[in-house]
Amino acid sequence: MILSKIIQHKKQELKILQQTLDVCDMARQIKRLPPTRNFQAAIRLPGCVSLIAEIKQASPVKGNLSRNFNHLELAGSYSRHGAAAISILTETEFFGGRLSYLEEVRQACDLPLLRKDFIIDTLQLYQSRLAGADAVLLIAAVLSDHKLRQLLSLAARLNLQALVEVHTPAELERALRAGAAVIGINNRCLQTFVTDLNTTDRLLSLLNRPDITVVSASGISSREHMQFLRRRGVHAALVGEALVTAADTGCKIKELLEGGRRLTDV
Ligand SMILES: O=P(O)(O)OC[C@@H](O)[C@@H](O)c1c[nH]c2ccccc12
Repeated sequence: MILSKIIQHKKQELKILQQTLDVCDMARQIKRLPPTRNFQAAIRLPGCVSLIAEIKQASPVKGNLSRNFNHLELAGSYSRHGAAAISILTETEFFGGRLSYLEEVRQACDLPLLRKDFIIDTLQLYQSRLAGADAVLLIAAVLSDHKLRQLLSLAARLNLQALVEVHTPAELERALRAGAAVIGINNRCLQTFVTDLNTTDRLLSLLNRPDITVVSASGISSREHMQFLRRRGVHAALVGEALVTAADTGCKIKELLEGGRRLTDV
């Protein structure tokens, strides 16, 4: 199974990090950083589906997604064309990401940045904050209740917001119980990598909480998909592949944002 392979690899990486990083020193450095940007406020705008545009070089199933991938060019194009926030994959082995992509985009761009990785340890939260993240992804499927609560509470102390990703009703319930404020419904099953937009529909019908900010993620690639999400009241769409593989990124963003706006329904 891909997910368990990824987590196994992450645990190995983490062992090395634990030997090389000093949490006390990191905490001291974090105190001197400027405040983070408000990711949740940026993606929750009335009457439209916001776009969280992802910088993603590869996927475990499809391999490299783009031949002339350039994270800084993508970030520039995303912000020029109206993305509300940027998601940056930092996982290297399976997604071709790098932590340095996050650091470099932070220097070049003012939008809120989400670190997309497989976060399973508090050390990665310190690391995320230092690298310039405003928010981090926490995947309910790979975290125990205890771990999820622990990571949520440290994230809050570090002024990082958390996007808690769920794929099943049980994970949704766990995320809510742990106190998640921003829920990401992943349309892709991380065990099989099959994508189905109806996952968002199914889980939304169980989520009767106007206070929660809802993001739909994966497999979103067209105006029609965005219209579907808009009608269901989703706040934001997280899009990777459709943007990094588009012949013209700006055009694709325009199409998606138009679909997410109320006007296009008539
Ligand atoms: O490229 P897509 O189909 O637009 O999907 C983006 C994003 O949702 C996907 O990259 C993702 C969702 N959850 C994750 C967890 C880890 C790594 C990646 C992901």
